Amino acid sequence: MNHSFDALIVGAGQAGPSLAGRLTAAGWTVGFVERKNFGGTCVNTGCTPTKALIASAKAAHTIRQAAHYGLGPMPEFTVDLAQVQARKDSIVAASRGSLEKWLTQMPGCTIFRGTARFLSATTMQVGDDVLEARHIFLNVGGRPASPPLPGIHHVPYLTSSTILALEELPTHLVIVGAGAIGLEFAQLFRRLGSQVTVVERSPRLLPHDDEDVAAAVADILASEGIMLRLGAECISLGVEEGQPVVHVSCEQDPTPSRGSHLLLAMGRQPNTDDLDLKQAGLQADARGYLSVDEELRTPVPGIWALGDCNGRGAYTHTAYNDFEIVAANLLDHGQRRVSDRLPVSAIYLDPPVAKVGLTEHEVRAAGIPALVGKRPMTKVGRAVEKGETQGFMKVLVHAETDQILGASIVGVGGDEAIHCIITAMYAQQTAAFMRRNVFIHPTVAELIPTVFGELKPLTASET
Ligand SMILES: Cc1cc2nc3c(=O)[nH]c(=O)nc-3n(C[C@H](O)[C@H](O)[C@H](O)COP(=O)(O)OP(=O)(O)OC[C@H]3O[C@@H](n4cnc5c(N)ncnc54)[C@H](O)[C@@H]3O)c2cc1C
Ligand SMILES: NC(=O)c1ccc[n+]([C@@H]2O[C@H](COP(=O)([O-])OP(=O)(O)OC[C@H]3O[C@@H](n4cnc5c(N)ncnc54)[C@H](O)[C@@H]3O)[C@@H](O)[C@H]2O)c1
Repeated sequence: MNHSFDALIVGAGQAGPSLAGRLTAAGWTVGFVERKNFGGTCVNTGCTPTKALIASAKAAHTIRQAAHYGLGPMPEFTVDLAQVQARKDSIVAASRGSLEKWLTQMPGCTIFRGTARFLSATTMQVGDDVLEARHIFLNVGGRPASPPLPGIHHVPYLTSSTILALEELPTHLVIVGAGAIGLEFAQLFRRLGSQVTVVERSPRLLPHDDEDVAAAVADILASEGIMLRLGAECISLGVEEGQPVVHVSCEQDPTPSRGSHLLLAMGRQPNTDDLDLKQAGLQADARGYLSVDEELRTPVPGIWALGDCNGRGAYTHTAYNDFEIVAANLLDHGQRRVSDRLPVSAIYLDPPVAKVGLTEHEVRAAGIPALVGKRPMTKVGRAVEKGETQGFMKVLVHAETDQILGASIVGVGGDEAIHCIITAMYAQQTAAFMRRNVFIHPTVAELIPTVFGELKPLTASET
């Protein structure tokens, strides 16, 4: 059957649904295509389920710390992974359900369930339906990458999606990849009671963060008994006695890592390969991303790409901001651009790892004259009172203009506290401005003005 709309939106991830809301409110008719779960990755297999599991893991960890808080011997408790997963599933279902209800009841929006493929630059096929529109918005997201590791096709392995259905705790979880996904799962399964080994090709974990951040995180994870095998070259996979094995054959210590379960957490790939892009005159880059301009337009007029599939961000907040940019420019005569946004992120370890703007490594590489302020969490009163003193805060400031260049916080409450620096950076403020702020006592954030008062020139090597 043929249908015609003002706009087609493909993918109910973090940009598509809100865009449908704005377009229909402005009187546009919208055809909306989703092939799987409303809410996409973040709601179903990403942020929401992992942060729900991390909350259970934190509770288990806190119980084990009872004596540290003067609470006598550790209470007996067991971890029932099926119950932990059920709690997570109910949180996910509520979020997905309310989004689905909103979209399916949205006046002016017609839902199609299935995979959309281009027939031309203005038409897409979904099952037996042909949908036509002058505006097409792709919000197709991504999925776990399956890198061509030797042996991958002969070994049962988990991904960040399939691990969310485990009902029995792995006795020993081996994780390949020490990025955000690998490390969040490493700590949460360790805290739930699994042995955990992380195998990473790069000589350190979190390659996008500074050396001192990676070192602090390595210490935190090692202190909880997580085994880290860094600089692991020549990774290949196998099965011995029915259990997965990760071989690191070029290592000085080539002992394989054996476990009961294997999680591959080695990045994600965009869902652009089954869109029949060439029918629309589009082509993805070598890694599958759709190139876009500052307003998220692809090179083909009338087609936009939002969220993870454009390679301009890999977070929920970047996907949502893509929606805001497109909606503002189309409907509000806005002039918003992708490059207006600051790079911000948090990895939900405990303590979290939050960052904004440039890292120290990037400041040095760019040759920017800079000052650095750094304070260990052992000197942050709130952290001491909570008994959570791992990590540090670090800020970077332009030595000549006093403008804030960036900040990293590895520490309790860091994912929230960093927002005062994010806001100051959006306001293009200076270190002098930050020093005049009076924050609430006792908070982690209250020490941020102090750190901006302890600036020193960058020394020859990283702090
Ligand atoms: C384990 C994990 C934890 C994460 N934690 C965080 C976090 O804490 N904070 C954070 O900011 N980010 C986090 N992320 C990243 C975040 O989930 C993504 O950046 C975000 O979901 C991207 O949203 P999106 O809108 O681009 O696409 P998605 O949310 O991936 O949505 C794309 C949708 O398009 C649909 N689709 C694809 N192709 C087609 C087609 N041809 N036809 C019809 N439908 C199609 C898919 O079914 C999907 O529903 C995490 C990711 C993972 C995997
Ligand atoms: N808290 C958050 O915001 C959050 C949490 C989870 C995921 N995410 C998003 O999901 C995306 C994907 O996360 P990820 O952790 O899978 O990817 P990543 O790119 O962050 O990390 C992948 C890791 O795997 C390693 N690796 C890659 N190929 C390898 C190989 N062949 N052999 C050995 N090691 C290899 C890399 O060195 C890297 O350390 C991230 O970009 C992030 O944006 C965000």
